[in-house]
Amino acid sequence: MNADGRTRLNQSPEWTALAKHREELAGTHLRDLFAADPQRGAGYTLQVGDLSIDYSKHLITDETLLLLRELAAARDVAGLRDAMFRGEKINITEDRAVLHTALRAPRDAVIEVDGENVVPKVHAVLDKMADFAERVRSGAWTGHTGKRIRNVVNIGIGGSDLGPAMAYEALRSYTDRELTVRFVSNVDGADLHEATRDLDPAETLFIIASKTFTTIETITNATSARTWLLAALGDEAAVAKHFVALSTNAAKVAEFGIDPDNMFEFWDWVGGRYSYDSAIGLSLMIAIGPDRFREMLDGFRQMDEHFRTAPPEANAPLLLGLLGIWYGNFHDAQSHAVLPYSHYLSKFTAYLQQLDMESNGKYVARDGKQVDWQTGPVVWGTPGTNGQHAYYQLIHQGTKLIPADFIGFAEPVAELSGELKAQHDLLMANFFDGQLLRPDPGARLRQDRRGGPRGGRARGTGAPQDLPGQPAHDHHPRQGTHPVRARPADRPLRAQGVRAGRGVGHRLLRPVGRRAGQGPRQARRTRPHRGRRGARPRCLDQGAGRPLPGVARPELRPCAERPEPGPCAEAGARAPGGGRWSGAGASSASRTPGEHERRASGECAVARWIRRPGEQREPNWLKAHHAVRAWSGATASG
Ligand SMILES: O=P(O)(O)OC[C@H]1O[C@H](O)[C@H](O)[C@@H](O)[C@@H]1O
Repeated sequence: MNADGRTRLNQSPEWTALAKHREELAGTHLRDLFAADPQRGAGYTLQVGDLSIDYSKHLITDETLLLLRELAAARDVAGLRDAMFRGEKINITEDRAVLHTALRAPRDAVIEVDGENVVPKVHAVLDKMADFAERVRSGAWTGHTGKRIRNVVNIGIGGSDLGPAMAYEALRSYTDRELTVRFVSNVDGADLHEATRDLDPAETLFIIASKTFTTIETITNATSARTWLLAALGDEAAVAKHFVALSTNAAKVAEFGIDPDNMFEFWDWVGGRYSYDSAIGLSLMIAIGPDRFREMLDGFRQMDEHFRTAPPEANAPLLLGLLGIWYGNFHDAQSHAVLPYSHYLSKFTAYLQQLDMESNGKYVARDGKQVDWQTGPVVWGTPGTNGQHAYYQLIHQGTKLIPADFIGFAEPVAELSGELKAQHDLLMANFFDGQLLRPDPGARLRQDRRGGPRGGRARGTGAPQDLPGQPAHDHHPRQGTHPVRARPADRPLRAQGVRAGRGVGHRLLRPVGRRAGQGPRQARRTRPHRGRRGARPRCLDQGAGRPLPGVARPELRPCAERPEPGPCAEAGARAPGGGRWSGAGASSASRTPGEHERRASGECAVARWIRRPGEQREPNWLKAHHAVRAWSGATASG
């Protein structure tokens, strides 16, 4: 019991009910959940703006969700959320408001901190940023020698680096390609060296980003940058044209030698990790232009409004945060994989690491007492499909339960054309496939033991066996988030969704998503093809769920359209992830003849995509078949 008379979180009746429910669910398989609820795929999907969030492949039932919402209600999460939006000082340790949401409030909004409406200040800084960004982009702002600025180097660390660096990368196709924009964070001099070695100091603008302006790495790099500049330009006055600061600390900025007129302000109620839509985003604004930046803020605002107003059962940040509690505390999940299927999101997971782990990395609760529950996971991951060739084996076949977010885009960026654009289908085939539930692995292994594929007539009868090395744990939760159009607001919207989720207590956000290809039909689809004589093999596109608007589906022709019967020619093709019909990405040793039959039956979107006409290759599945047989006790040659 707390001093205020409230029961501690993990002694509350709601927590106890969740623990009991978890015990009751033990042994329930995801496949069972799909089989039991024909509407699961459609029902466990949320649409927020352009985001489609599919959470159907979580280890949850309606009751789980109800109990989690009851926990949130009992702890007054909605009350805290509302207090946050109102500008109350919910950061009790620093006695501060937590008001990053004010950074994207409309001009006419009123949000007060200590009796002062902060919205006019926010827009004054945004306007000042826009004016400066336009002058740099147009060439009106020149360097000390009169040369146009062509290079922008942001020096900052933590929230003063990860956010703008991530967003710059995410929105690269919207940037002014004439500008070189770089981010320096590491106090290792190599970072600054590599960022500046090919730049002309007379054309280079340094943006020193630091909320406190006391961070040792940033101030050290900024000092070295000034030395580099002055060594070339030889005049102290050059600093005014080549250095600007983003900070809350005007005194320290002046002490460093930057003209206070060249400082873009933000406030102590903006947490560093939430700051890239404040002045900290200046490098991004210069890169993409003020209009795009404001469009990005619209995306943030849309998610803010959703979080503030959506009912609990349809509130994505709340839901996903609660799922984090579910896995961390009732499934003992230690980590959480964030797997963007977008090269442009290559820095997204690193950004989320700070957002989530710095937010939830606390061992003392609001009551001042040490917690004896889990507050947050280790967040990790890299973009697909790279991760498939590295660590998906552990996710899909290892012993650890790792909730995973799959993030994908319906369309490639407009800049891509020809073959590069077409590669998006392959990318998305991996994205979708990585989330699939697998057929009964026991059946596949039984098939294998009985001699492998027989022209599509697999024999997987008898009682399921839990054999070691089974291809995938279908009970490992996977989740997909899928913006249906790629435009600047999309990525920040997603980012904001994560932020909001991260804000729900010790709470996570687990998005995943795409409606198409999920639900009961998918559950049926993913069962192994039994090969009844004359039965048409199933294809991924048979009975797929509702397509999302604008989603270009990977090439998935109905089997009837397949010209060639029997084992598929693409079985030995260069499928990423060692084949493994894509997303699961495990090594070829785990690919069984049963899987090959899935390929043969037209379910292998990835292998299909990469097949070249007339290509004859040694079927990798055969090697896999031998490997699996060897592993399962049979002779490799048998
Ligand atoms: O922006 P600065 O004041 O330089 O701080 C940079 C970083 O410093 C610390 O690591 C804080 O924990 C981070 O939240 C912050 O983003």
